[in-house]
Amino acid sequence: KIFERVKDLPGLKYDFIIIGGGTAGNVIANRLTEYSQFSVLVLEAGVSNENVLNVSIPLRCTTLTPGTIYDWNFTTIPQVGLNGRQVPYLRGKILGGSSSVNFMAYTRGSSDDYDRYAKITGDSGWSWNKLLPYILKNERWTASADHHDISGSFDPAVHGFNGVNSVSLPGFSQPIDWRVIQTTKELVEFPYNVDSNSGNQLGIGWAQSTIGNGERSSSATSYLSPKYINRPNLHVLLHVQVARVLPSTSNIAQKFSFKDVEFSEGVGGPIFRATAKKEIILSAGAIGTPHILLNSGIGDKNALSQIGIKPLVHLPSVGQNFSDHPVIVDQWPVNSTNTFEKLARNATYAAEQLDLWLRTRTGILVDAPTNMLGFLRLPANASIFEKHPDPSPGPRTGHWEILFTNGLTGPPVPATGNFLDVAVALVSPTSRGSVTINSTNPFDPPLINPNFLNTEFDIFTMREAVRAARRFISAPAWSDYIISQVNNTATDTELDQYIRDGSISIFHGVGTAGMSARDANYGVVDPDLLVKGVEGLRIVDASILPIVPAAHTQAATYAIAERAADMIKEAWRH
Ligand SMILES: Cc1cc2nc3c(=O)[nH]c(=O)nc-3n(C[C@H](O)[C@H](O)[C@H](O)COP(=O)(O)OP(=O)(O)OC[C@H]3O[C@@H](n4cnc5c(N)ncnc54)[C@H](O)[C@@H]3O)c2cc1C
Repeated sequence: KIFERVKDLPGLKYDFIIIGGGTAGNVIANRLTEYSQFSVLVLEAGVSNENVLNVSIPLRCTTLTPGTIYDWNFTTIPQVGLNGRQVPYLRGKILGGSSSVNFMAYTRGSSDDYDRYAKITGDSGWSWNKLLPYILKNERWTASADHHDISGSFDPAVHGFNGVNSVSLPGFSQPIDWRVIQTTKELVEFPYNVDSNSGNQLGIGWAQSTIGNGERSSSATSYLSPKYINRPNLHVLLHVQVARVLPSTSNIAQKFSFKDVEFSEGVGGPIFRATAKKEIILSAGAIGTPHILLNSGIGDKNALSQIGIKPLVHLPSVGQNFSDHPVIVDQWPVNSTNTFEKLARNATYAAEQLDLWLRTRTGILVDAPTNMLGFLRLPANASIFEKHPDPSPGPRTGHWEILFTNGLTGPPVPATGNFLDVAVALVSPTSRGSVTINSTNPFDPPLINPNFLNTEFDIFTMREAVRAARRFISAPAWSDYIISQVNNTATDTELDQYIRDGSISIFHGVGTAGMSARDANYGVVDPDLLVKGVEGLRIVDASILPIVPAAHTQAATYAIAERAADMIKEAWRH
Protein backbone atom coordinates (compact mmCIF):
# COMPACT_ATOMS: atom_id res chain seq x y z
CA LYS A 1 0.00 0.00 0.00
CA ILE A 2 1.18 3.54 -0.71
CA PHE A 3 0.83 6.16 2.01
CA GLU A 4 1.03 9.91 1.48
CA ARG A 5 1.06 10.96 5.17
CA VAL A 6 2.91 9.62 8.19
CA LYS A 7 -0.20 9.72 10.34
CA ASP A 8 -1.93 7.18 8.09
CA LEU A 9 0.73 4.53 8.74
CA PRO A 10 -0.33 1.87 11.24
CA GLY A 11 2.95 2.31 13.12
CA LEU A 12 6.65 3.09 12.73
CA LYS A 13 8.16 -0.32 13.51
CA TYR A 14 8.90 -2.71 10.66
CA ASP A 15 11.26 -5.63 10.12
CA PHE A 16 13.00 -3.80 7.30
CA ILE A 17 13.15 -0.12 6.50
CA ILE A 18 14.28 0.74 3.00
CA ILE A 19 15.52 4.29 2.50
CA GLY A 20 14.68 5.34 -1.06
CA GLY A 21 11.96 3.88 -3.29
CA GLY A 22 14.19 4.06 -6.33
CA THR A 23 15.58 1.60 -8.84
CA ALA A 24 17.17 -0.74 -6.30
CA GLY A 25 14.96 0.02 -3.28
CA ASN A 26 11.77 -1.20 -4.95
CA VAL A 27 13.41 -4.47 -5.99
CA ILE A 28 14.31 -5.14 -2.35
CA ALA A 29 10.82 -4.14 -1.22
CA ASN A 30 9.26 -6.54 -3.69
CA ARG A 31 11.52 -9.52 -3.00
CA LEU A 32 11.48 -9.27 0.81
CA THR A 33 7.69 -9.09 0.92
CA GLU A 34 7.51 -12.41 -0.94
CA TYR A 35 7.85 -13.71 2.63
CA SER A 36 4.57 -12.78 4.26
CA GLN A 37 6.21 -12.81 7.72
CA PHE A 38 8.55 -9.90 6.76
CA SER A 39 7.14 -6.39 7.13
CA VAL A 40 8.71 -3.67 4.98
CA LEU A 41 8.49 0.11 5.00
CA VAL A 42 9.92 2.13 2.11
CA LEU A 43 10.67 5.80 2.83
CA GLU A 44 10.73 7.87 -0.36
CA ALA A 45 11.28 11.61 -0.65
CA GLY A 46 9.59 11.99 -4.01
CA VAL A 47 6.07 12.05 -5.36
CA SER A 48 3.98 9.25 -6.84
CA ASN A 49 4.68 8.14 -10.40
CA GLU A 50 1.01 7.31 -10.92
CA ASN A 51 -0.78 9.20 -13.69
CA VAL A 52 2.25 11.26 -14.68
CA LEU A 53 1.86 11.08 -18.44
CA ASN A 54 5.34 12.33 -19.26
CA VAL A 55 6.85 9.60 -17.10
CA SER A 56 4.92 6.91 -18.98
CA ILE A 57 5.56 8.24 -22.51
CA PRO A 58 9.10 7.15 -23.37
CA LEU A 59 10.03 9.96 -25.76
CA ARG A 60 8.95 12.58 -23.21
CA CYS A 61 11.81 11.54 -20.90
CA THR A 62 13.60 14.71 -21.97
CA THR A 63 10.94 16.82 -20.18
CA LEU A 64 11.27 15.14 -16.76
CA THR A 65 14.54 16.72 -15.65
CA PRO A 66 15.99 19.18 -14.72
CA GLY A 67 13.99 21.96 -13.07
CA THR A 68 10.93 19.83 -12.23
CA ILE A 69 9.40 18.32 -9.10
CA TYR A 70 10.61 14.89 -10.29
CA ASP A 71 14.26 15.89 -9.95
CA TRP A 72 16.45 16.66 -6.93
CA ASN A 73 17.80 19.54 -9.05
CA PHE A 74 21.38 19.19 -7.89
CA THR A 75 24.29 21.03 -9.51
CA THR A 76 27.93 19.98 -9.35
CA ILE A 77 30.62 22.13 -7.82
CA PRO A 78 32.85 23.90 -10.42
CA GLN A 79 34.55 21.27 -12.57
CA VAL A 80 38.23 21.89 -13.24
CA GLY A 81 38.15 19.56 -16.25
CA LEU A 82 35.13 21.40 -17.68
CA ASN A 83 36.83 24.82 -17.67
CA GLY A 84 35.33 25.62 -14.27
CA ARG A 85 31.72 25.08 -15.30
CA GLN A 86 29.07 23.78 -12.90
CA VAL A 87 26.75 21.28 -14.57
CA PRO A 88 23.34 19.88 -13.58
CA TYR A 89 23.41 16.59 -11.69
CA LEU A 90 20.05 14.94 -12.34
CA ARG A 91 18.52 12.39 -9.91
CA GLY A 92 14.94 11.11 -9.86
CA LYS A 93 12.85 12.34 -6.92
CA ILE A 94 9.77 10.26 -7.53
CA LEU A 95 8.69 6.71 -6.78
CA GLY A 96 10.95 4.57 -8.98
CA GLY A 97 13.79 7.05 -8.44
CA SER A 98 16.00 7.55 -11.45
CA SER A 99 14.33 4.60 -13.23
CA SER A 100 11.24 6.83 -13.46
CA VAL A 101 13.08 9.71 -15.14
CA ASN A 102 16.01 8.10 -16.97
CA PHE A 103 16.40 7.65 -20.72
CA MET A 104 15.65 3.92 -20.43
CA ALA A 105 18.74 2.54 -22.22
CA TYR A 106 19.17 -1.05 -21.07
CA THR A 107 22.88 -1.85 -21.22
CA ARG A 108 24.41 -4.37 -18.85
CA GLY A 109 28.07 -3.63 -19.41
CA SER A 110 30.60 -6.29 -20.34
CA SER A 111 31.46 -9.55 -18.62
CA ASP A 112 34.84 -7.93 -17.83
CA ASP A 113 33.08 -5.26 -15.74
CA TYR A 114 31.54 -7.85 -13.42
CA ASP A 115 34.57 -10.10 -13.34
CA ARG A 116 36.52 -7.10 -12.10
CA TYR A 117 33.94 -6.55 -9.31
CA ALA A 118 34.44 -10.17 -8.30
CA LYS A 119 38.19 -9.65 -8.23
CA ILE A 120 38.01 -6.42 -6.23
CA THR A 121 35.68 -7.93 -3.62
CA GLY A 122 37.06 -11.45 -3.55
CA ASP A 123 33.48 -12.67 -4.03
CA SER A 124 32.88 -14.67 -7.21
CA GLY A 125 29.17 -14.02 -6.73
CA TRP A 126 29.71 -10.62 -8.39
CA SER A 127 31.22 -12.20 -11.53
CA TRP A 128 29.34 -12.11 -14.83
CA ASN A 129 28.54 -15.82 -14.84
CA LYS A 130 27.26 -15.84 -11.27
CA LEU A 131 25.32 -12.59 -11.59
CA LEU A 132 23.70 -13.50 -14.92
CA PRO A 133 20.79 -15.40 -13.28
CA TYR A 134 19.96 -12.20 -11.36
CA ILE A 135 20.20 -10.10 -14.54
CA LEU A 136 17.72 -12.50 -16.16
CA LYS A 137 15.50 -12.51 -13.06
CA ASN A 138 15.05 -8.76 -13.51
CA GLU A 139 14.39 -8.84 -17.24
CA ARG A 140 11.13 -9.49 -19.04
CA TRP A 141 11.95 -9.39 -22.74
CA THR A 142 8.94 -7.94 -24.52
CA ALA A 143 7.85 -7.44 -28.16
CA SER A 144 8.52 -4.04 -29.69
CA ALA A 145 5.57 -1.63 -29.75
CA ASP A 146 5.18 -2.06 -33.53
CA HIS A 147 5.60 -5.87 -33.33
CA HIS A 148 8.15 -5.87 -36.16
CA ASP A 149 10.29 -8.94 -36.83
CA ILE A 150 13.26 -8.58 -34.48
CA SER A 151 15.26 -11.63 -35.51
CA GLY A 152 18.87 -10.63 -36.17
CA SER A 153 18.44 -7.51 -34.02
CA PHE A 154 19.17 -9.20 -30.68
CA ASP A 155 20.28 -12.57 -29.31
CA PRO A 156 17.40 -14.29 -27.50
CA ALA A 157 19.86 -16.75 -25.89
CA VAL A 158 21.17 -14.07 -23.52
CA HIS A 159 17.85 -12.62 -22.37
CA GLY A 160 15.32 -13.22 -19.63
CA PHE A 161 11.69 -13.61 -20.65
CA ASN A 162 10.04 -14.17 -17.28
CA GLY A 163 11.43 -11.36 -15.15
CA VAL A 164 9.70 -8.30 -13.78
CA ASN A 165 11.09 -5.31 -15.69
CA SER A 166 10.17 -4.97 -19.38
CA VAL A 167 12.94 -4.63 -21.95
CA SER A 168 12.38 -4.22 -25.68
CA LEU A 169 13.85 -3.07 -28.97
CA PRO A 170 12.67 0.16 -30.62
CA GLY A 171 9.06 0.16 -31.77
CA PHE A 172 9.18 3.02 -34.28
CA SER A 173 11.82 3.05 -36.96
CA GLN A 174 13.76 6.25 -37.48
CA PRO A 175 15.08 7.27 -40.92
CA ILE A 176 18.66 7.34 -39.63
CA ASP A 177 18.59 3.73 -38.37
CA TRP A 178 19.48 2.09 -41.70
CA ARG A 179 22.27 4.61 -42.26
CA VAL A 180 23.86 3.64 -38.94
CA ILE A 181 23.71 -0.03 -39.91
CA GLN A 182 24.98 0.73 -43.42
CA THR A 183 27.99 2.53 -41.90
CA THR A 184 28.91 -0.59 -39.91
CA LYS A 185 29.23 -2.31 -43.30
CA GLU A 186 31.20 0.52 -44.87
CA LEU A 187 33.76 1.25 -42.13
CA VAL A 188 35.58 -1.71 -40.56
CA GLU A 189 36.47 0.22 -37.43
CA PHE A 190 32.76 0.24 -36.46
CA PRO A 191 31.48 -3.37 -36.51
CA TYR A 192 27.86 -4.38 -36.00
CA ASN A 193 27.07 -6.14 -32.74
CA VAL A 194 23.84 -8.10 -32.77
CA ASP A 195 23.55 -7.81 -28.99
CA SER A 196 25.83 -5.70 -26.81
CA ASN A 197 24.22 -7.23 -23.70
CA SER A 198 25.80 -10.65 -24.34
CA GLY A 199 28.88 -9.95 -22.22
CA ASN A 200 30.84 -8.73 -25.24
CA GLN A 201 29.65 -5.19 -25.73
CA LEU A 202 31.92 -4.10 -28.60
CA GLY A 203 30.30 -2.78 -31.75
CA ILE A 204 27.19 -0.87 -32.74
CA GLY A 205 23.65 -2.21 -32.78
CA TRP A 206 20.03 -1.77 -31.78
CA ALA A 207 19.36 -0.12 -28.44
CA GLN A 208 17.43 -2.18 -25.90
CA SER A 209 15.31 -0.13 -23.53
CA THR A 210 13.27 -0.57 -20.36
CA ILE A 211 10.03 -0.14 -22.26
CA GLY A 212 7.08 -2.49 -22.51
CA ASN A 213 3.98 -2.03 -24.65
CA GLY A 214 5.21 1.43 -25.63
CA GLU A 215 5.41 2.59 -22.00
CA ARG A 216 8.30 3.21 -19.61
CA SER A 217 8.99 0.29 -17.34
CA SER A 218 10.44 1.60 -14.06
CA SER A 219 11.03 -0.11 -10.74
CA ALA A 220 7.74 1.50 -9.66
CA THR A 221 5.63 0.22 -12.58
CA SER A 222 7.24 -3.23 -12.47
CA TYR A 223 8.34 -4.18 -8.94
CA LEU A 224 5.51 -2.20 -7.32
CA SER A 225 2.79 -3.11 -9.82
CA PRO A 226 -0.66 -3.74 -8.26
CA LYS A 227 -0.11 -7.44 -7.51
CA TYR A 228 2.92 -6.54 -5.37
CA ILE A 229 2.00 -3.20 -3.84
CA ASN A 230 -1.23 -4.71 -2.53
CA ARG A 231 0.67 -7.14 -0.30
CA PRO A 232 -0.37 -6.37 3.29
CA ASN A 233 3.27 -6.50 4.49
CA LEU A 234 4.53 -3.81 2.06
CA HIS A 235 4.10 -0.14 2.93
CA VAL A 236 5.56 2.76 0.93
CA LEU A 237 5.56 6.24 2.41
CA LEU A 238 6.02 9.17 0.01
CA HIS A 239 7.13 12.79 0.59
CA VAL A 240 9.52 11.94 3.44
CA GLN A 241 13.18 12.89 3.42
CA VAL A 242 15.54 10.82 5.52
CA ALA A 243 18.05 12.85 7.49
CA ARG A 244 20.03 10.23 9.40
CA VAL A 245 20.30 6.69 10.58
CA LEU A 246 20.75 6.48 14.35
CA PRO A 247 22.51 3.87 16.47
CA SER A 248 20.39 2.35 19.19
CA THR A 249 22.96 0.33 21.10
CA SER A 250 26.52 -0.59 20.89
CA ASN A 251 27.18 -4.23 21.68
CA ILE A 252 30.03 -5.85 23.54
CA ALA A 253 32.30 -5.61 20.53
CA GLN A 254 31.67 -1.87 20.62
CA LYS A 255 30.02 -1.98 17.24
CA PHE A 256 27.24 0.50 16.67
CA SER A 257 23.97 -1.15 15.77
CA PHE A 258 21.76 0.99 13.55
CA LYS A 259 18.03 0.49 13.95
CA ASP A 260 16.44 3.93 13.78
CA VAL A 261 15.79 6.22 10.85
CA GLU A 262 15.11 9.91 11.32
CA PHE A 263 13.07 11.63 8.62
CA SER A 264 11.04 14.74 7.96
CA GLU A 265 7.63 14.89 6.38
CA GLY A 266 7.95 17.29 3.46
CA VAL A 267 10.72 19.85 3.35
CA GLY A 268 11.07 21.56 6.71
CA GLY A 269 8.19 19.50 8.11
CA PRO A 270 7.94 17.62 11.39
CA ILE A 271 10.62 15.05 12.26
CA PHE A 272 9.77 11.38 12.86
CA ARG A 273 11.65 8.25 13.75
CA ALA A 274 11.03 4.76 12.36
CA THR A 275 12.58 1.59 13.74
CA ALA A 276 13.83 -1.48 11.89
CA LYS A 277 13.51 -4.69 13.86
CA LYS A 278 15.89 -6.49 11.51
CA GLU A 279 17.77 -4.21 9.09
CA ILE A 280 17.92 -0.76 7.59
CA ILE A 281 18.61 -0.86 3.86
CA LEU A 282 20.00 2.31 2.34
CA SER A 283 18.92 2.64 -1.30
CA ALA A 284 19.05 6.41 -1.71
CA GLY A 285 21.41 6.23 -4.69
CA ALA A 286 24.97 7.36 -5.38
CA ILE A 287 24.27 10.88 -4.08
CA GLY A 288 21.63 10.25 -1.40
CA THR A 289 23.30 7.28 0.28
CA PRO A 290 26.68 8.89 1.10
CA HIS A 291 24.81 12.06 2.06
CA ILE A 292 22.78 10.18 4.69
CA LEU A 293 25.87 8.27 5.92
CA LEU A 294 27.84 11.49 6.39
CA ASN A 295 24.92 13.20 8.14
CA SER A 296 24.84 10.19 10.47
CA GLY A 297 28.49 10.49 11.46
CA ILE A 298 29.68 7.64 9.25
CA GLY A 299 32.63 8.86 7.18
CA ASP A 300 36.05 10.36 7.53
CA LYS A 301 36.28 11.34 11.21
CA ASN A 302 38.47 14.39 10.63
CA ALA A 303 36.33 15.80 7.85
CA LEU A 304 33.17 15.24 9.92
CA SER A 305 34.64 16.85 13.04
CA GLN A 306 35.69 19.88 11.03
CA ILE A 307 32.09 20.50 9.95
CA GLY A 308 30.81 19.92 13.47
CA ILE A 309 29.30 16.46 13.06
CA LYS A 310 30.15 13.93 15.75
CA PRO A 311 31.94 11.04 14.04
CA LEU A 312 30.56 7.65 15.06
CA VAL A 313 32.29 5.37 12.61
CA HIS A 314 35.55 6.19 10.83
CA LEU A 315 34.99 5.11 7.22
CA PRO A 316 37.06 7.49 5.05
CA SER A 317 35.82 5.97 1.76
CA VAL A 318 32.26 7.24 2.28
CA GLY A 319 31.52 9.66 -0.57
CA GLN A 320 34.89 9.06 -2.24
CA ASN A 321 35.72 7.18 -5.45
CA PHE A 322 32.80 8.76 -7.29
CA SER A 323 33.04 7.75 -10.94
CA ASP A 324 30.76 8.81 -13.76
CA HIS A 325 30.66 9.17 -17.54
CA PRO A 326 31.00 12.57 -19.22
CA VAL A 327 29.16 12.95 -22.54
CA ILE A 328 29.32 15.43 -25.41
CA VAL A 329 26.92 15.81 -28.31
CA ASP A 330 27.86 16.77 -31.87
CA GLN A 331 25.14 18.06 -34.17
CA TRP A 332 24.99 17.87 -37.95
CA PRO A 333 22.44 19.83 -40.01
CA VAL A 334 20.54 17.41 -42.27
CA ASN A 335 18.38 17.76 -45.36
CA SER A 336 15.39 15.82 -43.99
CA THR A 337 12.41 17.32 -42.20
CA ASN A 338 11.59 13.95 -40.64
CA THR A 339 13.47 14.51 -37.39
CA PHE A 340 12.43 15.14 -33.76
CA GLU A 341 12.37 18.89 -34.47
CA LYS A 342 9.12 18.24 -36.34
CA LEU A 343 7.41 17.24 -33.07
CA ALA A 344 8.45 20.50 -31.42
CA ARG A 345 7.42 22.70 -34.35
CA ASN A 346 4.33 21.08 -35.83
CA ALA A 347 1.50 21.12 -33.27
CA THR A 348 -0.86 19.11 -35.48
CA TYR A 349 1.69 16.32 -35.90
CA ALA A 350 2.45 16.35 -32.17
CA ALA A 351 -1.27 16.09 -31.32
CA GLU A 352 -1.72 13.22 -33.79
CA GLN A 353 1.19 11.33 -32.28
CA LEU A 354 -0.07 11.85 -28.74
CA ASP A 355 -3.50 10.62 -29.78
CA LEU A 356 -1.91 7.57 -31.40
CA TRP A 357 0.05 6.81 -28.25
CA LEU A 358 -2.97 7.26 -26.00
CA ARG A 359 -5.19 5.03 -28.13
CA THR A 360 -2.82 2.34 -29.38
CA ARG A 361 0.63 2.75 -27.72
CA THR A 362 2.21 3.15 -31.16
CA GLY A 363 3.85 5.99 -33.10
CA ILE A 364 6.93 8.07 -32.52
CA LEU A 365 6.40 8.44 -28.74
CA VAL A 366 6.93 4.74 -27.92
CA ASP A 367 10.73 4.90 -27.89
CA ALA A 368 13.54 6.53 -25.99
CA PRO A 369 15.41 9.12 -28.10
CA THR A 370 18.13 6.65 -29.13
CA ASN A 371 17.45 3.66 -31.40
CA MET A 372 21.06 2.71 -32.02
CA LEU A 373 24.16 2.78 -29.87
CA GLY A 374 27.48 1.05 -29.44
CA PHE A 375 30.64 0.64 -27.40
CA LEU A 376 34.10 0.97 -28.91
CA ARG A 377 37.74 0.76 -27.91
CA LEU A 378 40.69 3.00 -28.59
CA PRO A 379 43.04 1.35 -31.10
CA ALA A 380 45.48 -0.98 -29.31
CA ASN A 381 48.37 1.17 -30.55
CA ALA A 382 46.89 4.47 -29.31
CA SER A 383 49.73 6.68 -28.07
CA ILE A 384 48.13 7.09 -24.63
CA PHE A 385 48.95 3.46 -23.80
CA GLU A 386 52.66 4.29 -23.94
CA LYS A 387 52.13 6.39 -20.80
CA HIS A 388 49.05 4.91 -19.16
CA PRO A 389 47.87 1.38 -18.50
CA ASP A 390 44.52 0.51 -20.04
CA PRO A 391 41.85 1.32 -17.41
CA SER A 392 39.16 -0.81 -19.05
CA PRO A 393 38.50 -4.12 -17.29
CA GLY A 394 39.16 -6.24 -20.38
CA PRO A 395 39.07 -6.67 -24.15
CA ARG A 396 35.28 -7.10 -24.39
CA THR A 397 34.76 -3.62 -22.91
CA GLY A 398 34.50 -0.25 -24.61
CA HIS A 399 36.52 2.82 -23.74
CA TRP A 400 33.79 5.00 -25.16
CA GLU A 401 30.19 4.86 -26.28
CA ILE A 402 28.37 6.32 -29.27
CA LEU A 403 24.63 7.14 -29.36
CA PHE A 404 22.60 8.24 -32.38
CA THR A 405 19.52 10.44 -32.16
CA ASN A 406 17.28 11.58 -35.00
CA GLY A 407 17.22 15.22 -33.95
CA LEU A 408 18.04 17.39 -30.99
CA THR A 409 17.86 15.60 -27.65
CA GLY A 410 16.29 18.41 -25.70
CA PRO A 411 14.90 21.90 -25.72
CA PRO A 412 15.38 24.61 -26.82
CA VAL A 413 14.65 23.69 -30.42
CA PRO A 414 15.73 26.42 -32.86
CA ALA A 415 13.12 27.91 -35.23
CA THR A 416 14.66 26.32 -38.30
CA GLY A 417 16.93 23.46 -39.26
CA ASN A 418 16.85 19.71 -38.80
CA PHE A 419 19.61 17.80 -37.10
CA LEU A 420 21.41 14.56 -36.48
CA ASP A 421 22.72 14.23 -32.91
CA VAL A 422 25.64 11.97 -32.18
CA ALA A 423 26.72 11.74 -28.56
CA VAL A 424 29.94 10.20 -27.34
CA ALA A 425 30.52 9.25 -23.70
CA LEU A 426 33.69 8.23 -21.89
CA VAL A 427 32.79 4.88 -20.33
CA SER A 428 36.23 3.96 -18.93
CA PRO A 429 37.07 7.12 -16.99
CA THR A 430 40.09 7.31 -14.70
CA SER A 431 39.01 10.55 -12.98
CA ARG A 432 37.49 10.05 -9.54
CA GLY A 433 35.39 12.58 -7.67
CA SER A 434 33.42 12.77 -4.44
CA VAL A 435 30.16 13.51 -2.68
CA THR A 436 30.77 15.45 0.54
CA ILE A 437 28.92 17.79 2.89
CA ASN A 438 29.71 21.21 4.31
CA SER A 439 26.79 21.67 6.69
CA THR A 440 25.33 20.13 9.83
CA ASN A 441 21.85 20.56 8.37
CA PRO A 442 20.99 17.18 6.82
CA PHE A 443 18.54 18.85 4.45
CA ASP A 444 21.17 21.04 2.79
CA PRO A 445 22.28 19.55 -0.54
CA PRO A 446 25.62 17.70 -0.64
CA LEU A 447 28.63 18.90 -2.62
CA ILE A 448 28.75 16.86 -5.82
CA ASN A 449 32.07 16.62 -7.60
CA PRO A 450 32.28 14.07 -10.43
CA ASN A 451 35.68 15.59 -11.24
CA PHE A 452 35.13 15.10 -14.96
CA LEU A 453 38.02 14.91 -17.44
CA ASN A 454 40.68 15.55 -14.87
CA THR A 455 43.20 13.04 -16.21
CA GLU A 456 45.21 12.86 -19.38
CA PHE A 457 43.66 9.50 -20.26
CA ASP A 458 40.13 10.88 -20.00
CA ILE A 459 40.60 13.93 -22.20
CA PHE A 460 42.63 11.89 -24.73
CA THR A 461 39.86 9.30 -24.99
CA MET A 462 37.08 11.89 -25.34
CA ARG A 463 39.07 13.62 -28.06
CA GLU A 464 39.57 10.38 -29.97
CA ALA A 465 35.89 9.49 -29.47
CA VAL A 466 34.76 12.81 -30.95
CA ARG A 467 37.10 12.28 -33.89
CA ALA A 468 35.84 8.74 -34.41
CA ALA A 469 32.20 9.89 -34.35
CA ARG A 470 33.03 12.46 -37.01
CA ARG A 471 34.68 9.75 -39.12
CA PHE A 472 31.53 7.68 -38.70
CA ILE A 473 29.37 10.44 -40.14
CA SER A 474 31.83 10.94 -43.02
CA ALA A 475 30.97 7.45 -44.36
CA PRO A 476 29.20 7.20 -47.74
CA ALA A 477 25.95 6.22 -45.97
CA TRP A 478 25.52 9.82 -44.84
CA SER A 479 26.70 11.72 -47.94
CA ASP A 480 23.23 12.54 -49.29
CA TYR A 481 21.87 13.31 -45.80
CA ILE A 482 24.31 15.60 -44.04
CA ILE A 483 24.22 19.25 -45.21
CA SER A 484 27.65 20.12 -43.88
CA GLN A 485 30.30 18.19 -42.00
CA VAL A 486 31.37 19.10 -38.48
CA ASN A 487 35.04 20.19 -38.41
CA ASN A 488 37.03 17.06 -39.25
CA THR A 489 40.46 18.67 -38.98
CA ALA A 490 40.30 20.21 -35.49
CA THR A 491 43.60 20.19 -33.58
CA ASP A 492 43.99 18.59 -30.17
CA THR A 493 43.88 22.01 -28.51
CA GLU A 494 40.72 23.02 -30.35
CA LEU A 495 39.02 19.75 -29.52
CA ASP A 496 40.01 19.87 -25.85
CA GLN A 497 38.50 23.33 -25.56
CA TYR A 498 35.33 22.19 -27.30
CA ILE A 499 35.04 19.08 -25.08
CA ARG A 500 35.70 20.93 -21.82
CA ASP A 501 33.19 23.63 -22.78
CA GLY A 502 30.48 21.24 -23.89
CA SER A 503 30.58 18.01 -21.86
CA ILE A 504 27.98 17.24 -19.21
CA SER A 505 27.14 14.18 -17.13
CA ILE A 506 25.21 11.24 -18.52
CA PHE A 507 24.25 10.57 -14.87
CA HIS A 508 25.85 7.20 -14.25
CA GLY A 509 27.54 8.09 -10.97
CA VAL A 510 28.59 5.18 -8.71
CA GLY A 511 31.27 4.29 -6.16
CA THR A 512 30.43 6.59 -3.23
CA ALA A 513 29.73 3.62 -0.95
CA GLY A 514 31.93 1.18 -2.82
CA MET A 515 32.25 -2.48 -1.94
CA SER A 516 35.63 -3.98 -1.22
CA ALA A 517 37.03 -7.26 0.06
CA ARG A 518 36.20 -8.13 3.65
CA ASP A 519 39.75 -7.49 4.84
CA ALA A 520 40.43 -4.41 2.66
CA ASN A 521 41.45 -1.25 4.49
CA TYR A 522 39.28 0.89 2.22
CA GLY A 523 35.71 0.69 0.94
CA VAL A 524 32.33 1.23 2.59
CA VAL A 525 30.54 -2.11 2.34
CA ASP A 526 31.71 -5.71 2.36
CA PRO A 527 30.80 -8.10 -0.48
CA ASP A 528 27.46 -8.79 1.26
CA LEU A 529 26.82 -5.02 1.08
CA LEU A 530 26.90 -4.63 4.86
CA VAL A 531 28.43 -1.35 6.03
CA LYS A 532 31.86 -2.10 7.44
CA GLY A 533 32.36 -1.76 11.16
CA VAL A 534 28.68 -1.44 12.15
CA GLU A 535 25.64 -3.65 12.54
CA GLY A 536 22.21 -3.51 11.00
CA LEU A 537 23.00 -1.38 7.99
CA ARG A 538 23.14 -2.55 4.40
CA ILE A 539 23.51 -0.53 1.21
CA VAL A 540 21.80 -1.64 -1.97
CA ASP A 541 22.01 0.82 -4.86
CA ALA A 542 24.41 2.06 -7.54
CA SER A 543 26.72 3.60 -4.93
CA ILE A 544 28.19 0.18 -4.03
CA LEU A 545 29.77 -0.38 -7.45
CA PRO A 546 33.46 0.32 -6.85
CA ILE A 547 34.04 1.43 -10.47
CA VAL A 548 31.49 2.59 -13.01
CA PRO A 549 30.66 -0.16 -15.53
CA ALA A 550 31.16 0.70 -19.19
CA ALA A 551 27.42 1.04 -19.55
CA HIS A 552 24.33 2.94 -18.52
CA THR A 553 23.89 1.93 -14.94
CA GLN A 554 20.30 0.83 -14.37
CA ALA A 555 20.74 -2.79 -15.52
CA ALA A 556 23.66 -3.27 -13.13
CA THR A 557 21.66 -1.61 -10.34
CA TYR A 558 18.73 -3.97 -10.85
CA ALA A 559 21.06 -6.98 -10.86
CA ILE A 560 22.78 -5.86 -7.64
CA ALA A 561 19.41 -5.46 -5.98
CA GLU A 562 18.16 -8.88 -7.10
CA ARG A 563 21.25 -10.55 -5.65
CA ALA A 564 21.14 -8.45 -2.49
CA ALA A 565 17.53 -9.46 -1.89
CA ASP A 566 18.59 -13.11 -1.84
CA MET A 567 21.42 -12.29 0.59
CA ILE A 568 19.02 -10.51 2.95
CA LYS A 569 16.46 -13.32 2.79
CA GLU A 570 19.22 -15.82 3.50
CA ALA A 571 20.49 -13.80 6.46
CA TRP A 572 17.04 -13.60 8.12
CA ARG A 573 15.39 -16.82 7.01
CA HIS A 574 15.75 -18.50 10.38
C1 LIG B 1 18.25 11.81 -16.31
C2 LIG B 1 18.87 10.46 -16.15
C3 LIG B 1 18.99 9.65 -17.28
C4 LIG B 1 19.55 8.38 -17.15
N1 LIG B 1 19.52 7.55 -18.24
C5 LIG B 1 19.83 6.24 -18.07
C6 LIG B 1 19.59 5.30 -19.10
O1 LIG B 1 19.10 5.63 -20.19
N2 LIG B 1 19.91 4.01 -18.85
C7 LIG B 1 20.45 3.59 -17.66
O2 LIG B 1 20.76 2.41 -17.51
N3 LIG B 1 20.69 4.46 -16.68
C8 LIG B 1 20.35 5.77 -16.84
N4 LIG B 1 20.51 6.64 -15.81
C9 LIG B 1 21.15 6.14 -14.58
C10 LIG B 1 20.27 5.18 -13.79
O3 LIG B 1 18.92 5.56 -13.88
C11 LIG B 1 20.76 5.15 -12.35
O4 LIG B 1 22.11 4.73 -12.28
C12 LIG B 1 19.97 4.15 -11.48
O5 LIG B 1 18.60 4.33 -11.68
C13 LIG B 1 20.35 4.36 -10.03
O6 LIG B 1 19.54 3.58 -9.19
P1 LIG B 1 19.62 3.75 -7.61
O7 LIG B 1 18.69 2.76 -7.05
O8 LIG B 1 21.04 3.71 -7.21
O9 LIG B 1 19.14 5.24 -7.32
P2 LIG B 1 17.76 5.95 -7.66
O10 LIG B 1 16.97 5.17 -8.66
O11 LIG B 1 18.06 7.35 -8.00
O12 LIG B 1 16.95 5.85 -6.30
C14 LIG B 1 17.23 6.59 -5.15
C15 LIG B 1 15.91 6.93 -4.49
O13 LIG B 1 16.15 7.39 -3.19
C16 LIG B 1 15.38 8.55 -2.96
N5 LIG B 1 16.11 9.32 -1.94
C17 LIG B 1 17.34 9.86 -2.05
N6 LIG B 1 17.69 10.49 -0.92
C18 LIG B 1 16.65 10.32 -0.06
C19 LIG B 1 16.41 10.73 1.28
N7 LIG B 1 17.30 11.44 1.97
N8 LIG B 1 15.22 10.39 1.84
C20 LIG B 1 14.29 9.66 1.18
N9 LIG B 1 14.48 9.25 -0.10
C21 LIG B 1 15.65 9.58 -0.71
C22 LIG B 1 15.29 9.22 -4.30
O14 LIG B 1 14.22 10.14 -4.36
C23 LIG B 1 15.15 8.02 -5.22
O15 LIG B 1 13.81 7.64 -5.37
C24 LIG B 1 20.00 7.92 -15.90
C25 LIG B 1 19.88 8.74 -14.77
C26 LIG B 1 19.30 9.99 -14.88
C27 LIG B 1 19.15 10.83 -13.66
